[in-house]
Amino acid sequence: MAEPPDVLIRLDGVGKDYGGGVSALLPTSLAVGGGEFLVLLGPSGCGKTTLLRMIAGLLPPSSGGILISGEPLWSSGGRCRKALLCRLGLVLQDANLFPWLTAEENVLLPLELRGGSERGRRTARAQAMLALAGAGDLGSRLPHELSGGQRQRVAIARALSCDPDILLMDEPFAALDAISREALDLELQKLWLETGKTIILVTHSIAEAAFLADRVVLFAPRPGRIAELVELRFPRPREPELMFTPEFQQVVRHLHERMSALMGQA
Ligand SMILES: Nc1ncnc2c1ncn2[C@@H]1O[C@H](COP(=O)(O)OP(=O)(O)OP(=O)(O)O)[C@@H](O)[C@H]1O
Repeated sequence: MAEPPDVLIRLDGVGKDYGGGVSALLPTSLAVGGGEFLVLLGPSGCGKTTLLRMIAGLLPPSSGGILISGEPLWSSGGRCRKALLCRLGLVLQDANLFPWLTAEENVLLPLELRGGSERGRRTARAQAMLALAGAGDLGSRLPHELSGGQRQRVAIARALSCDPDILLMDEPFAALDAISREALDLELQKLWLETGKTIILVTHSIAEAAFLADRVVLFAPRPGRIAELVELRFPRPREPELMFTPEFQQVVRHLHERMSALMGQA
C-alpha cells in the first residue's frame, strides 16, 4: 500500500517489550497521513493500546521512534517533547470527568490551566467544543447527571479544547449499547469531516472499524504486530445504511475471517 501523500505521524520501527519473553509490539513502521482516520483493530493483547500510549507520550518505546511532522516525539531518557504533546488529544474508554465540575467546567479546565486567552474567549471555546461534540445543551450538568454516551461527548469536547491536530481514542464507545455507539460513531465522523483532525482510534469492533476508517490496521497477537492494512474507499459522509450493503458486508467478512484466524494462531 502506498504511503499517504502528506505524512503527519511516522512510526519508525517502534516496538515495546515489557519483559517476560513475548514482545507486546514488534518493531512497527507505519506512516499516518494528515487528516487521516486510522483505526487499530485486533484481538485482545495484540499491542493496540501499547502503541496508542506510545504515540500519546505516556509510554516510552523500547525500540525505534515516533516522528510528528518530522520531529521526534521521544528523546533519550524516556522523556517527551512537551511542545509536541499539546498537538495530541486523548479520549479513553472511561471519560474520567471531574465529578465536582460541570460538563462545561470540565472542558474549560485545560484552557484555564494553559492560560493565555481571556475568560470570555475560553468560555466561548468550551461551548463551541461541546456543540461540536454534540453536547451543546449539556454544559451545566454534572457528570453523574449524564449518560455514558453524554459523558464521552464531553470527554471528546475536552480533548478538543486546546485544539490538538491529532485525536487519539482508545475504545471510547466500548461501554455503550449498540444504538448509542452507532450514534456516537456518526457524530465522530461528522466532527472529523468538519475539523480535518487526524484520528487514531482503537477498537475491538469490526463494524465500527469498517464504518469509520480510511485505513484499518489489523493487529496480530503474541507477539503483537501488524498483520494487514485494509483501505476503505466508501464515500463520505458514510450513512448507517452503508452497513447493510454487500460491499460493506464483504469487508466485515474479510476482517472477521482474518481476526478469527489470527486468534486461532495465538
Ligand atoms: N504494563 C504492562 N506490563 C506488562 N505487560 C503488559 C503491560 N501492558 C500490557 N502488557 C501486555 O502487552 C500485551 C499487549 O497489551 P495491550 O494492552 O497493548 O493489547 P491490546 O491489543 O490493547 O489489548 P486489549 O484489546 O485487550 O485492550 C499483552 O500481552 C499485555 O498483557
